[in-house]
Order: sequence, then C-alpha cells, then structure tokens
Amino acid sequence: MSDDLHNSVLLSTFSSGNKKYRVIFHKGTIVWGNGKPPIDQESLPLENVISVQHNYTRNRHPSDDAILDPNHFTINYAKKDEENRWKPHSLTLGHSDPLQVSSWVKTLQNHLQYFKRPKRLLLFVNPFGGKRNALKIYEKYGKPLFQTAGVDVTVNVSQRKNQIRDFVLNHSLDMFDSIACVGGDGTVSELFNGLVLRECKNLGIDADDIEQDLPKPKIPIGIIPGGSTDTIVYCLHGTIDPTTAVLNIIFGETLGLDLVSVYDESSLLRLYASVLSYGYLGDVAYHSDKYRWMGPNRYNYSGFKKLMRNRGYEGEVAFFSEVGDLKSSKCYENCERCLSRRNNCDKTEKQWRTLKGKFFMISGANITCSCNRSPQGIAPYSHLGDGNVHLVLVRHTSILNNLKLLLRLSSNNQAVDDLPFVETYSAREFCFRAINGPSRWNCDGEVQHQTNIRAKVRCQLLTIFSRGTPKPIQATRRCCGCY
Ligand SMILES: Nc1ncnc2c1ncn2[C@@H]1O[C@H](COP(=O)(O)OP(=O)(O)OP(=O)(O)O)[C@@H](O)[C@H]1O
Repeated sequence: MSDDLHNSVLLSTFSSGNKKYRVIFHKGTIVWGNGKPPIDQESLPLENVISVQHNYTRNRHPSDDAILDPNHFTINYAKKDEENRWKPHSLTLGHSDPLQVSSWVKTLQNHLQYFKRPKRLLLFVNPFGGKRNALKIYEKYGKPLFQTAGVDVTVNVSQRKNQIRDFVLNHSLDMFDSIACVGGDGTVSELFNGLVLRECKNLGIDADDIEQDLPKPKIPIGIIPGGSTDTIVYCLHGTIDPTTAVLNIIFGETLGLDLVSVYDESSLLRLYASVLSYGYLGDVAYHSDKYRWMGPNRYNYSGFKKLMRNRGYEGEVAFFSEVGDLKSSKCYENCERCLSRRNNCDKTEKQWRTLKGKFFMISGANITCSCNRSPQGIAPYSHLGDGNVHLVLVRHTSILNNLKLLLRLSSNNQAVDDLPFVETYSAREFCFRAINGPSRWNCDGEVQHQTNIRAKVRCQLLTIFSRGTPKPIQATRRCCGCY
C-alpha cells in the first residue's frame, strides 16, 4: 500500500436511500455504518472497488445531455459470496454539500489510479466452443461490468480454428495493455501459444530448440470461461462463474502461470497450461471431437466407451524429478511456494528417473486440473507457478479399478494418488516413448498425434489476471447440527 493511500483520511455522514451512514476512508479501506447500536458496519478494501462515479440526473428528453448530479456519487464494488464467487454491488451516497461529494469522488478515483488495472483490452470470443454461447456470455456478464470499470474493450470474434493464435502472432498489439478470451481451454491455448511464438519471432529466438529459454509475453491475459470444461479458469479462480472471471480481469492483479513446451524429435509442437495426457484421455479427446454436437456430454459418452474397452499402452517414461515432499502444500491465494519461485525456479535438487510398463494413462498435470466434474483434479498438490508438473502414471489394471479411478476423480474429498495402481512424481522435464500400440496425446483438450514427445516446464512464463484460487469454504455446521 502506498504511503499516500495509507495516510489518506476522509470522514463524512451521507444519506443512502432513507438511511444515514457515517462513512470513513482510512488505510485504504472504506467503512460505513449507521453508527448506532446494534452497529451494522460494512468494510470495503479499495482493491475491491470497481469504480467511483458521480451520478447524473435523469434526462427529461432523450436528446438532452446528461446533467451531473452534484449531491450524489456511487461506489461500484465487488464482494465474495459464501461460495467464493465475486458479485458486483453498488452504494450510492448523497450529501447536501457538493464539495463533500466531489472531494470523496476525487480522492477515491485518485487512489484507484495507483492500481495497475487494464484500460484497453483486446477480447477474443470463440463462438464454437462449449455450448456455443461465448458471445452471449460476454454481452451478459462482461460488457456491463467492463463499462462500469471504464475498460475500453475491442471484441474480435474468431472465424476459424487457430485464428486467435495467428492474429496475436501477426498483428500489432501496441494499442492494448491486456488481452482476454471468452472460450474453453483450447481457446486459451491458442492465445498463449500465439503470444509466446510472437515473442520468439520478435526476439529471433528458435522456439524449436528445447535448450532455449522461451521469452515471457509482456502482456497479461485474462480468461472468461465459455468452453466445456474450463479447467484453467477453474484452477485459477476456484469457480467457472463468468462474473468472477470478469472481475479478476478488472482488478488487474496477476500471478505467474507455468507453461509446458512439448517437442517431437525436431520441433516445438505446442505449449500447454493444464494437462498433457496419453492413453485413455488421449483416446477420449480424439474420439469425442467427432461428437462435438453433443456439447459437453461428448466426454461422458466417449469416456464410457474407452473405459469399457480398457486398452493398455506400453511405453517408457523418463523424467527429471524434483527431490522433496510432493504433498507439502496446496496452491491457494498468495501461495508461498509459487511466490518464492517468482525469481528462481531452479532451487531444488533434481535427478533423472526412468520407468517402463503398460499404462492405462500417463498425465503431466501443470495445474491441479480440478473442474466441476473433478473438484480435486488429477493432481491436487500441483501448483500454478512452482516450475513443476505432476506426472501421474496409472498402470494398466482391471475395469473395476478404472472405475474406482473415475469415481475418485469425481469425488469431493478423495484423491487418486493413494490408489495402489497410481504413482505421482514431480517433474521439471519428462519424455515418453511408446513401445507398442501407440495412442495420442490430449494437450489442453486438443488432440496431438505425435506419440514420442519431450516436455519441459517453463516457470511462470505467462502473466495471468487472477488473485489465485481461494481456499475451499470450511463447513461451519456438522451434519447432525451439533456444532
Ligand atoms: N470460429 C471457430 N470455428 C471453429 N473452431 C474454432 C473457432 N474458434 C476457435 N476454434 C477452436 O475451437 C476448439 C474448441 O474450443 P474450446 O477448447 O475453447 O472449447 P471446448 O473444447 O468446448 O472447451 P474445453 O476445452 O474447456 O473443454 C479449439 O480447438 C479452438 O481452437
């Protein structure tokens, strides 16, 4: 908090509807209440304020210019509800003295300017993903809030696959201070793949060389969920509520998200942010794409078919593993592990290991991969920005065990990693070679046909709008009501 913000003090009594409030602004927090017992007080940190605006009197005629109301102003702000979703609210305050009103508006607006928030946003919309309603999601949840926040939004609706990637790769982005998209994981993937390749092109870096450090895109990105699973958004905000996602962009707070670059023998195939998965999930991604008309249900249909088939995939996995406790902490808001890696990703001791066998599934999870269908995700202890993936190896076993795995994946409180046929390792780099019966890879939900790959984590390569995943709400009452 700046000294200015810390030392600034305002104190006035305002009317709001038929109530009177004593309102104080001190140490970056606005507090208002009736001042009489029973004291009913609300406290609002300035970082949760969307905007502060003068009110305008209602026009008598549509052609009249709006007239500023000198006696009223509105604070637009956001509050977290019981399920960790952010909701917009507003408080209109009135005073008979216009000087009081203008002094509050000016002071609060000045302080808001200290926050680094997006002002000129380029927003891509994928009208094809999820329930094909991404444009409606923007119109309903994004547009009004961005207007309230004073963010100037340029909307670009994608016309074909990879258009978003090609656009950011080839157009000037100088007019914008931030980029966002409305879509699922495939849309986000197009966006960050384009941005990283763009930096490589600008700096003359050979992206196909695995030994090269990849450059960090300078522009921060935001994600508004509009896909089928929206895993990346879920892991960032703990919800796929679009309003929460829009507010996370407006607040402008960012964190560093690891990306993983995937190579075949000669070139970079793509970068991913959520999971690269071989075997069962690779086959499901390939098969389900033919049933896109079913919407998100295509995953249930294809998943069930592939589960019953119970194929095993033979291969060899080698990984550069971090020595340490895999389950030491979960990644929540202000995660110390991720913050400590901001400037140094290569802190810990590592060693190469190789494993061979017949697997049902091999996954390199860059984030927990939790979503509405799988609240814990495949890797509950994975971090957004610690420079590691969690390599989850599921050995080939019976259909019954596969069902147990899927039940664990959809469970609220049980994870997959203590099943006897599941092994989890932390890896900075990994490679895979199929021994026979090759499958495909599922890379952030997109099918990748090359089987033999090498993948390397790029620590906090992406700057992303998010305050981090909030901690799950603890139950305050036991089931029998005895609390
Ligand atoms: N205009 C378009 N027409 C066809 N495909 C598009 C278009 N714009 C983007 N795409 C592609 O659509 C595919 C699906 O998009 P996306 O991944 O966002 O939705 P989804 O698969 O339903 O969601 P999720 O990945 O979260 O499950 C992606 O491969 C993306 O590259």
